[in-house]
Amino acid sequence: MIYRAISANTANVANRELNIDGPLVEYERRIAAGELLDGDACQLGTLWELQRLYDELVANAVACRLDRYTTSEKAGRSRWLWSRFIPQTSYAAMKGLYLYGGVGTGKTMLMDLFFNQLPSNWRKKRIHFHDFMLNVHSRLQKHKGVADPLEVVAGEMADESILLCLDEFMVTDVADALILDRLFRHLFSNGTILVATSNRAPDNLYEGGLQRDLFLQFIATLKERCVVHEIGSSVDYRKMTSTEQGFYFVGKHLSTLINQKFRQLIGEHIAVPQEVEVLMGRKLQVPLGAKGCAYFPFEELCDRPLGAADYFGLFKNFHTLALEGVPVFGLSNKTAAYRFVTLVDVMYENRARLLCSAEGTPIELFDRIVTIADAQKMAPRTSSRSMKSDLSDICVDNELGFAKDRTISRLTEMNSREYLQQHAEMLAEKQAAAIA
Ligand SMILES: Nc1ncnc2c1ncn2[C@@H]1O[C@H](COP(=O)(O)OP(=O)(O)OP(=O)(O)O)[C@@H](O)[C@H]1O
Repeated sequence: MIYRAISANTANVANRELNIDGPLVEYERRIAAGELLDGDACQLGTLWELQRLYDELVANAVACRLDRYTTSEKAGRSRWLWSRFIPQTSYAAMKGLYLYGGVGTGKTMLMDLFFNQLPSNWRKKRIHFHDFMLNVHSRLQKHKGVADPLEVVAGEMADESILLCLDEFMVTDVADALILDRLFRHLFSNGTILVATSNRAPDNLYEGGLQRDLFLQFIATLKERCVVHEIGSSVDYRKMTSTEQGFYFVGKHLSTLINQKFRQLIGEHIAVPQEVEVLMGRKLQVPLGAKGCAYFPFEELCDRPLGAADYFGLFKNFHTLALEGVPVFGLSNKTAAYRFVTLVDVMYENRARLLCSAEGTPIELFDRIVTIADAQKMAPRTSSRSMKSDLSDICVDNELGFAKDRTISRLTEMNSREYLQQHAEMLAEKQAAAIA
């Protein structure tokens, strides 16, 4: 495999010696061990970008302060203050990597493989984008009243990690859109090296969003500070690895069935209403919970003003969600669709288990959510009277229209034997850590 990769990248090889460590070799090892399928050429092309960055980071670890803390940081002095006395010119040289492309093509898997190959004692962090933004807002709250809180927040974050790996970069919120440019300018000037995965090319981020003109500077900054690489594959590895397991039930009025399945999961335990703490002291009411399993009717979790913070809080306390009555989405319940997409992202990130009843298969749930381009293709058909009634609830929304592919792909994987095995392993690891 590596030889295949080498021949496809002879120019790279001619320019540098092949590092025997790093993501390429680990990828090869996992294929040989049967842990991964022999990936397509697009995965290899992406691996080469990650290997290039890996080599560069290893060679420049000291200059970038990746492998150690400065004396000021060890002593707990403010890096913001200290940075005024340390020349920072070397930081600007190293570019990060922005990987984008279709769902299930392996972006997260490859980024994680890269991240895990770097020494564990380095100043590195891997975090989901939702979690990252929640963290930023929570820190901003803490520094309210300071002249430039974003500068302080960026300084704190850069103290903790120089290499920042962000999974699922997406911007749907105007509040996030308006602070990203200043936040990342401060982070980059503090030496942060960004690696990100996304379904969207930089130029398509926050497309159609409110006050998007103010966001354009961030896109320029991102392109300046990251090599932008499209994975370019159309292989959805989730479809290749999934064997269905029976945690997703299609139909209306399935509350008795979901209730029964929930009771089976909690065994002899008694489910009672619970309250969990989420970010910034907020509380979330769980209608029924026991043995790490929570039970929610869809409306109570996705048709109320809840968001990523509440969902992260929920899955800190519960590993399984029984969700009853996921509807087909359209214009009339577009906000609930956005929340459901976020819920699935947070669950997937936490390897949580989903038992649910829904009005349709994952694809059917999102049939009426379309991008502007999809809508234009459909337009001529709407002249037919019979089609008009079918399309009355069509929701044209670019952000949701792209995000739905990820959600469909993830819902399918979350009902697979492989995913449920990972869920069980995650639980076993947590239990072992709690005992130790
Ligand atoms: N070469 C491979 N062999 C086996 N499984 C793979 C391979 N590449 C990816 N996968 C698996 O396919 C699933 C999807 O991969 P991953 O989450 O990395 O895709 P993604 O591009 O980040 O998707 P999304 O855009 O939806 O977040 C994961 O379970 C991953 O482990």
